[in-house]
Amino acid sequence: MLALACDHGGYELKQEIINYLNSKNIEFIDFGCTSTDAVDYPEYGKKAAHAVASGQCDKGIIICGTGIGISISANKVPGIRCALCHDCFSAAATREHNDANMLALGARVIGVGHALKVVETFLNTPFSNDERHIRRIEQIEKEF
Ligand SMILES: O=C(CO)[C@H](O)[C@H](O)[C@H](O)COP(=O)(O)O
Repeated sequence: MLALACDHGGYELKQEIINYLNSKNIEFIDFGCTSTDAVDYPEYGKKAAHAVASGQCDKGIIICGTGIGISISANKVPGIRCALCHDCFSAAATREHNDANMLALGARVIGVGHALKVVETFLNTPFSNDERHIRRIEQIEKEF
């Protein structure tokens, strides 16, 4: 189960992602927002992040204008590793190396066709399970 969320800047791209997910029979929960009316991205990013952190959803995709504000918000939730990616190389690397559990996109930065390729790459790339990556992910959660 996938968690989706956006602010007003990401609403239209989220609808395109919903069409893509439906075409692939991928289940999702949409945590809003529900229109292009202005809202505040932290509420929506954190709602999706809590759904992932609690185990209600396996992964999340969140969208704002740049992807920056909503990813910063999601990464405040313990257990979340949200990666802002606007290319397929980064989307694959963050799954393989960081086991990222959320993807952030900036709808004002990237076109729809490219964004859907990034989504596809993120969803279809497994974590490497490599020892060095596991060690580093454990260090992300630790206080130094
Ligand atoms: O958080 C952001 C900037 O990093 C997002 O792009 C927001 O969508 C943006 O700030 C919203 O801006 P607006 O002027 O209120 O539409």
